[in-house]
Amino acid sequence: MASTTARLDLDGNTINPMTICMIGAGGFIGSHLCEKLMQETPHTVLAVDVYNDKIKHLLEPDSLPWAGRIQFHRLNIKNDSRLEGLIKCSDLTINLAAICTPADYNTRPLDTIYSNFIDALPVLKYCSENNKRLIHFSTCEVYGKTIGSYLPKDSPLRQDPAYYILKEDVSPCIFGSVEKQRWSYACAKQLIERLIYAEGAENGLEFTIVRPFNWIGPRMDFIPGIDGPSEGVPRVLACFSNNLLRREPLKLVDGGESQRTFVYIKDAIEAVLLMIENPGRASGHIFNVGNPNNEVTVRQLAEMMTKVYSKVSGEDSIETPTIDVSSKEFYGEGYDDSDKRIPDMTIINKQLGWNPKTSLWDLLESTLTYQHKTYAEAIKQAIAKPLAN
Ligand SMILES: NC(=O)c1ccc[n+]([C@@H]2O[C@H](COP(=O)([O-])OP(=O)(O)OC[C@H]3O[C@@H](n4cnc5c(N)ncnc54)[C@H](O)[C@@H]3O)[C@@H](O)[C@H]2O)c1
Ligand SMILES: O=c1ccn([C@@H]2O[C@H](COP(=O)(O)OP(=O)(O)O[C@H]3OC[C@](O)(CO)[C@H]3O)[C@@H](O)[C@H]2O)c(=O)[nH]1
Repeated sequence: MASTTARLDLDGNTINPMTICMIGAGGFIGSHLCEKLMQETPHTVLAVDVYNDKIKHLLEPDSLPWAGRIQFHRLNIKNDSRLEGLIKCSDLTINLAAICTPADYNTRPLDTIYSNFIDALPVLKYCSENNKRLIHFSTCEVYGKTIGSYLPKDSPLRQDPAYYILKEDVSPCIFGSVEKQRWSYACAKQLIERLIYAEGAENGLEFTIVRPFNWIGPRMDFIPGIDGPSEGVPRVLACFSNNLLRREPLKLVDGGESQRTFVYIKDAIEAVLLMIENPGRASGHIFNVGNPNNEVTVRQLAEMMTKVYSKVSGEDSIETPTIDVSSKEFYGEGYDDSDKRIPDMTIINKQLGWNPKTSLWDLLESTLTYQHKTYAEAIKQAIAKPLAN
């Protein structure tokens, strides 16, 4: 429950309760942010989304300690005139709404570009016109590929951090050709970042841009055939969880050689709360939010998840735990990939003093415990059903 003692910001000033219009509040990050704001702060959330399944536990029953501080508004920001009113009556808008699953970028590029660029335009306009603060969720994917990936495989420069560490104010954005529609998302996110930055520079918009680096944890995406479409392809955590739950080999795209750094959602949410409550330190900045210490190849991630799942479920792993698939087979034409993503943490450290805490093993242990508890029984029943029929 929110404490009754005054909350202080990083400079020792009292934090006054605020009203936050959170767009995309019903998604993975939104659900954790709503939970944090309800449990630990006195702020009010106007939660906007087309779905609310992931925040149902915060909305009902009326006897919850934070009842009255969270209101759900079911609306599609593409075409709903209520949006401006909600932004106007809030102190801060946080925009999380997006299509952000790689399987969509090359197969639904129009929806992807509309969702990540066009649909964000009214949010930006209303914030700018009404002098409202905006925290906008972009992505680490705006960096695209590393400079090092264009060097010869045996070049010693590939080992030099200058060629792969991703810095907000220095690194270029390197995308593949237009035919590689994978980059439709990154490109749309980059353009909305540039527009927000320009609104700040020319019209004084108070903004913060967040670039999440693979935040993972409970409630991420869906398990195909259980709480999402059977043919749907979620992000890697849910793909691998689904394979483990069904006792199928984990599919390694193009050999699983790409590298990622994974951060625990609960660590990352701490960073967002610091941004919310320290506007003087967060405004005008673009922040990488990730865990540079949790780097693995996708193959290593698959191996670690297999071990952790075996531990938390008490089941032995299957004989062939992984199989290789081509990206064309898995994602279709036009897929491409980021080779390596290590965030530079200088800016977020200096401005907000934030550091991630949770190791990859520990975050997988708590996340896979959740996946097992939430889905194992439903998967068992789904597998048994066709046999019973
Ligand atoms: N999770 C990560 O690691 C990660 C990494 C990089 C960037 N991001 C960015 O963070 C944001 C949130 O990501 P997430 O992982 O929570 O994704 P998510 O898909 O779980 O959440 C997005 C939410 O936005 C809602 N939404 C989409 N379009 C909408 C519309 N037109 N009107 C109303 N609601 C709409 C969806 O229903 C969904 O609940 C996205 O902008 C994403 O690009 C996330
Ligand atoms: O079954 C699978 C699924 C995926 N892969 C490979 O894993 C890598 C990571 O994939 P994923 O988490 O789905 O997505 P990305 O990291 O590539 O992109 C996301 O990063 C941030 C965000 O902006 C929002 O979350 C999004 O774009 C990748 O190499 C896949 O090919 C696999 O091998 N097997």
